[in-house]
Amino acid sequence: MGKKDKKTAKGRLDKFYYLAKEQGYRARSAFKLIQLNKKYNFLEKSRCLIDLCAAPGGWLQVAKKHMPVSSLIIGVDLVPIKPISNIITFQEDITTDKCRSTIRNELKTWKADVVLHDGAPNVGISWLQDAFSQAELTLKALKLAVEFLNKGGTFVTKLFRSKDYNNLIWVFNQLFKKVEATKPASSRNVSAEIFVVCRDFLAPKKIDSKFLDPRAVFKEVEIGPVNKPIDVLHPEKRKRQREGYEDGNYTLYKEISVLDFINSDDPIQILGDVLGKKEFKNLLKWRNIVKEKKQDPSNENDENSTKNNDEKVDEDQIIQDELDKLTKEKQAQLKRLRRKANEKRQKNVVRMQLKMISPTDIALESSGPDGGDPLFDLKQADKTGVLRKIRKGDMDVILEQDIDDDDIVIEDQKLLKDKDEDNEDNIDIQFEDELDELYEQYVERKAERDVKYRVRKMRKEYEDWNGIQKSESSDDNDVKFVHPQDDSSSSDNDSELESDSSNELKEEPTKKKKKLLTNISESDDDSKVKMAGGLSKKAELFFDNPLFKDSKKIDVSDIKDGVTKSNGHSLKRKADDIGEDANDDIEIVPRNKDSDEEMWDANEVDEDEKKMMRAKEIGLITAEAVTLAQQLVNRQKTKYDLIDEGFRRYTYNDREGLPGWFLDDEKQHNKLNVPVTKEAVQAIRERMKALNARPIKKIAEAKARKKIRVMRKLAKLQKKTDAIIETSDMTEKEKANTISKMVSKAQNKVKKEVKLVVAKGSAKGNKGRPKGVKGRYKMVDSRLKKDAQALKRVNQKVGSRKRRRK
Ligand SMILES: C[S@@+](CC[C@H](N)C(=O)[O-])C[C@H]1O[C@@H](n2cnc3c(N)ncnc32)[C@H](O)[C@@H]1O
Repeated sequence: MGKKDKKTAKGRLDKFYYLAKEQGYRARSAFKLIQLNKKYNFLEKSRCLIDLCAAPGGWLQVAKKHMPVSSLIIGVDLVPIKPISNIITFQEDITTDKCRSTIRNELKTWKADVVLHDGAPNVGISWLQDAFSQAELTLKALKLAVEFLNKGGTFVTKLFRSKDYNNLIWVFNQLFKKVEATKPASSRNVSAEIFVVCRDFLAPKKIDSKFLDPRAVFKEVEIGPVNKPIDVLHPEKRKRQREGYEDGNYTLYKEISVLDFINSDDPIQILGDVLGKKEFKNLLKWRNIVKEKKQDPSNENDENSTKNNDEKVDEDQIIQDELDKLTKEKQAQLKRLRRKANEKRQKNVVRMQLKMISPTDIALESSGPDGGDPLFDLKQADKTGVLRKIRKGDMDVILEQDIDDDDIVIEDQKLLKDKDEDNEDNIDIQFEDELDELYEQYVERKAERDVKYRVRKMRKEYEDWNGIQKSESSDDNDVKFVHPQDDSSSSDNDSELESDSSNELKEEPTKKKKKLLTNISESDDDSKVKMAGGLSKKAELFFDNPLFKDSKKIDVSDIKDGVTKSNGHSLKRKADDIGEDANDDIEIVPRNKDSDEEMWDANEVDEDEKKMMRAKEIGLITAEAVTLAQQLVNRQKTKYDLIDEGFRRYTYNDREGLPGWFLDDEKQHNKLNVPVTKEAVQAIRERMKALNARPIKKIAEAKARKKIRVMRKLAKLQKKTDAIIETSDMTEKEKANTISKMVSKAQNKVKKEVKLVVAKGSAKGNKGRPKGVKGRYKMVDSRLKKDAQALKRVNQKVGSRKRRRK
């Protein structure tokens, strides 16, 4: 298997892989033991543990973490285990005597409280072979467990579901009081592994050697179920990859002669062996047809011949009755399961509404009692596309999913489904409705919390509204503005239009297409403007304003928009129609574009992103932010907690229309008190200190350096001047001149010399510092250097001539 394949196969890098990495476990399997221990609590009360097949050491790490300090933990594996402090590990095959004696030596007088076994033999030859080796290895582990366990001790082992499974469970039951098989959530669904936790070791004085002898234990498998009648309708269908084909039979096609069937003592067994689901159904259908024909009077003649077959029919009848009984039982069981699942879901919804749990908790918590898949996992369903299919009404996916996910579910569910489709449909529709309802509730709740979502929704509504306006304006015929005393034809048109519009509204209520026409005569009477097109109450209240009181018939869409120009046909035309009086009554308020934009500020949506970018650029700058970040990282809080906490009395502080002085006051005193931790404050302080200290330190250092330089210079000067003063060779005047010269020279800044470096050959294009050049330098070409030297020479000559003339 290529590297790439391996990574993606079985979704290897799942959440437990990353969790293991994050929490420092050597293997994701560590979570299996964590989950088993969470359920059965055996590690905390143990003082001595043996882990058989322990490499790379994930289970050992978990054991060390959960067992009391200074417990004795021993790990053994075929491959070396990287040392873990305070844990004894060694490399050995657990099936050997050497391993046994090594464990004995390590334990000395102790006995183990827990023996773990997560062994997986080198798999890959064939599934059946693998499963058998695994079962055999388990038996060997059990042998060691029996030898080293204390009375009342616990043995945890991994098993594959195979035909040997039941035999092993039987053996466990002989040696332990409680035996439970479970599949932790971290165990992949695609894996056939299952974990058996055997508690309360009975420690019998004498153990029948057959219990631990693979030949004796696994031999019984073949003898066991032979006499058990096969449930033909619900055959225990095995998944191909899990258990492989039956021994010696590698095809799906089976044939048996009618004679064999007739002569057989156990016809049901034969049917179960030979027939598949489809064939069995066909056979039953055929039987029904034959039966109907038999009841048909036209076939009375055949009665005699049928009588001869009475015996056979009786037998069929028995089978049919039995099948019906089984079907009913199964159906009832299925219903019970669904009811339970529904009840659980309802409970979760209530708990979620009470904020007792978050959706994540439900997803984690609703892992079945055996640690199986969550029963109601919208996220998962959404990811896999199942939810989409369910929404479309395809309930098959639920059953398919169940069958796929739950390894223990046998495929007869599908057969049941085929047979009782009508009953199933009812249940499915109910189930679908419930799912829809739950999902809507979920979306609704999510939407309520999500401010961004609301802003987007409102914006969309606003755009929809604008869209309608535009489409109406583009269609001149849609806009009518009519005087009450209009001629009959026009009023006819009106009524036609109104009825049209109402029809349209009835037909397309969701399109919100509004022919917002108002009968002014009505408004005259009632002093009210009535809106067609189902305006919201808010809008109705708005249009109840006396402003619209005396208007005759008003196109509300135009009023809302305040449009004078864009709907060229609208107000001017309406004014003409209504006449001067009506025109006077309408005050046209131009639309304030800015205010609209302010209301639906698109940037508002990106505000969070901006903050995120800022946080990324300069880090978290408030103690509150650092506290939250720490809590998130330490898992003291979840994302959902933060969202929940966002809903408080400060959430919807509407500032609109409040006086300025009040807002100022609020700004100063009405502040949300977000709790901060000491550590967060400390972290922020440290950062500020570091920020402050950086430039100051540099400057201080530079200043200090300068000061030292000056002091040195002064000290030198002092020495020189002292020497000059003490000399007797100079006059007082000469001494003073020399000292003042020295001081002025010391004060003059020393010009740093810039060295000219001639770029030659390969160095011409070289931009870096040339070799062997220290201090300031300037790259020049040879010409420039020669010119500079020539200039220097000329200056020197001129200078010397002048001096001579003087
Ligand atoms: C799934 S790993 C165990 C993982 C372990 N529980 C952990 O958490 O790190 C299975 C181990 O069984 C070991 N194994 C298989 N057959 C064995 C044998 N006969 N004796 C000892 N170890 C064996 C393999 O070497 C392998 O390391």
